[in-house]
Amino acid sequence: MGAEGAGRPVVSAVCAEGIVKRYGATVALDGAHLTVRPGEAHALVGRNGAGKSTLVSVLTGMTRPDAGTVTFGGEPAPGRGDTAAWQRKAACVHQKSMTVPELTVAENLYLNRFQGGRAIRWRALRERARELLAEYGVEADPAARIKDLGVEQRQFVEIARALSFGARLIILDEPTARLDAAGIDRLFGKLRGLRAQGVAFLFISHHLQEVYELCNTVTVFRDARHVLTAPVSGLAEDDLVAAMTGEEAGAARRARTASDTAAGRAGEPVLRTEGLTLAGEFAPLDLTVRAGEVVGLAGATGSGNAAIGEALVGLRTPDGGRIAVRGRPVRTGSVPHAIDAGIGCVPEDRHREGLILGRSVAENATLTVTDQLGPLGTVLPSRTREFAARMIASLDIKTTGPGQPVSGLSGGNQQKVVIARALAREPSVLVAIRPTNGVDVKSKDALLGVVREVADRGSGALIISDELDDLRVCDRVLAVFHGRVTAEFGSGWGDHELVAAMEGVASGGGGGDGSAGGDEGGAGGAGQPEGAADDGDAGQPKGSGHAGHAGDAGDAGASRRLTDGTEGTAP
Ligand SMILES: Nc1ncnc2c1ncn2[C@@H]1O[C@H](COP(=O)(O)OP(=O)(O)OP(=O)(O)O)[C@@H](O)[C@H]1O
Repeated sequence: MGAEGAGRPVVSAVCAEGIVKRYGATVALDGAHLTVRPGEAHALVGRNGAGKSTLVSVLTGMTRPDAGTVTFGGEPAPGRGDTAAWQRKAACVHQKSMTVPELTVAENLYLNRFQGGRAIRWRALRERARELLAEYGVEADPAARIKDLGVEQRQFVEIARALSFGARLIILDEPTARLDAAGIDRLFGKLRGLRAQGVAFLFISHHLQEVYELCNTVTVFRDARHVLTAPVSGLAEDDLVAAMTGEEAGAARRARTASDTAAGRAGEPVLRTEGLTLAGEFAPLDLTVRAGEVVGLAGATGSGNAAIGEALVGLRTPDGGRIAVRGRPVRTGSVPHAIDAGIGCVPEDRHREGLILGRSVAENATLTVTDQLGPLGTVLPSRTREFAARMIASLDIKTTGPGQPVSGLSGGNQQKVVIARALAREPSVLVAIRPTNGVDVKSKDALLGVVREVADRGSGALIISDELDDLRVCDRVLAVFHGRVTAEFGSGWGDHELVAAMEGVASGGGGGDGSAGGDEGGAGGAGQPEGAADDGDAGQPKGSGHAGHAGDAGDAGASRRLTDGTEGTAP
């Protein structure tokens, strides 16, 4: 269907109108509409559960709407189940790879395109793959296995694959979540180049700063409905957030900072590590988190901060050192022991380590406290529901109720269930690895507020993240670079100095008095851990994030420049 341009109809890359989709009692899309024009970078934003992913699955032919129409370039969408035809129209690059990790780049590019009955000529296939990658300016070895590629290259391969089918609409679902600042720059650069060739992008992100950086148009969905489409330039961020939340501009976000809190009233140590180390990931670490304190471990991809968190919660087994909670030693390398010792665990990968998708919200939220839900090892459903209802309210989880299977929740709401579960046991210390990943702007504040409350009630919290907004809630932030704590900041740090420390270009310490914990450090100059290469590849923990997000655009821009100019410069 054509959208009206100046005097003559402009054919859209995609036009969805009157889309309705129900899941039982849940209305995921309620008459929603969206038009993306050729060459446009169009952002789709909205709170968790607003209907964004549902629209994506409608636009890619994965879900059939109950009502409404979709057209591509004015032509009706392909029929149900005609996968090949849908592939020629639109493709979605998800956070989770849709490629086959064990196969090579060339095999993935030509997956499902082999002619039946004919032997595959591998050399010719690799050659065709090489040409295809070159056509789209993607630098990847056709013979490399996908599992050996970084996130960035893998995304480029997926984009090249989609374009080679003929698709001229690429949907990117949180594409920057696992990229560092330099990777984001390269991705955005590539997208700009493709836009100039008429490729349209639909960009889904909870990072509004990226929307401003990359997109020219933004559409907001709220509660399954379209509420706004506007040019990005000239739309104030407050107004954009107001459209997402339905609240007045300026009312929706109240940035939480450590100064709101009981900073400076830190009490006894609740978590202590001595010489904790994992070869190739992080050097021996002495860390103290005290009661009432929220400590941040800031670091970019491959810095080792996520690996430290995973060692603390038992997901990885350190090579040496000790962990103690409230003075009592914790057996390392075991999640159950960590939980029993009082460590609340919010892992990074909620699907692999967090949730049982087929079980209800209530069951998932109470997995760690079943012993408290009834007498003599029994679990009283009423108590489980009651507990879950409290969590649903305090974390603002959008669900039909405690009995809803977690598989039916949107991504951001699933993340909140993981956090609910970690809090259920009232841990002595909460260790949260990138806790706001995929969570919308308003829920982020609520969620970080809950973390703050945990500390204010006398526990401790460790937030492991590269998101500046996550770190603002901390009383102290330790910057991790190449597996070592290289700088410490008290509350009141500037975005630029923290980003610089995460990027390894400043020894930092600005604003940090070091008094609250006092004894952190990279083990007296233990140096770079074995295997931590300068290019950050070796020993890189599986997916961490990107430095420099969520600050103001100026600072984030600064972080990118720093990345470009200072590769591997250890302080
Ligand atoms: N398979 C399903 N079964 C039941 N309900 C579903 C299903 N898929 C989505 N929903 C519901 O539809 C609504 C919209 O979900 P959707 O995943 O589209 O939201 P979203 O905007 O992508 O959220 P997020 O930002 O958290 O990813 C939510 O209330 C969700 O619980």
